[in-house]
Amino acid sequence: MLLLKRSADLHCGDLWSFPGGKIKAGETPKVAAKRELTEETGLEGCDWKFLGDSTFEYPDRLLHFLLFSCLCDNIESLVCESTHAWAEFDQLSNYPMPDANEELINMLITKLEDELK
Ligand SMILES: Nc1nc2c([nH]c(=O)n2[C@H]2C[C@H](O)[C@@H](COP(=O)(O)OP(=O)(O)OP(=O)(O)O)O2)c(=O)[nH]1
Repeated sequence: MLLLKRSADLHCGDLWSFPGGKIKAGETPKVAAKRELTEETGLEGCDWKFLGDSTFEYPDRLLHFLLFSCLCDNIESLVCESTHAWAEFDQLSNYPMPDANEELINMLITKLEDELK
């Protein structure tokens, strides 16, 4: 799984997160997910799957997440401004993440269980 370290000056700064960002007006969630992946990593994913949604309330904002998975087979073309890491599922606890990610990771594990076997 690809993780990106958020800059210190951002919300959830200095924490590890999944590639992603806010949906722009007029975009479908999937188009936004693809755009964010490419903007942040230069990668084009394939085999996109919608895994589910989740809402999390931080003290200063309420966020609604739409979680997608994809496969990347061209990882040598990764170009990333942020520090990045490829992590196995059982290594995720080594990467401090935003509070909202606990539910996102549970969703990932549940939805991708068969593929992880
Ligand atoms: N990308 C990403 N954001 C996460 C994760 N977990 C989590 O709580 N967040 C929060 C942090 C931010 O408040 C929000 C994502 O917004 P963002 O700042 O990355 O969005 P963006 O790239 O569109 O940034 P901007 O244009 O608004 O600067 O979701 C995660 O795993 N990945």
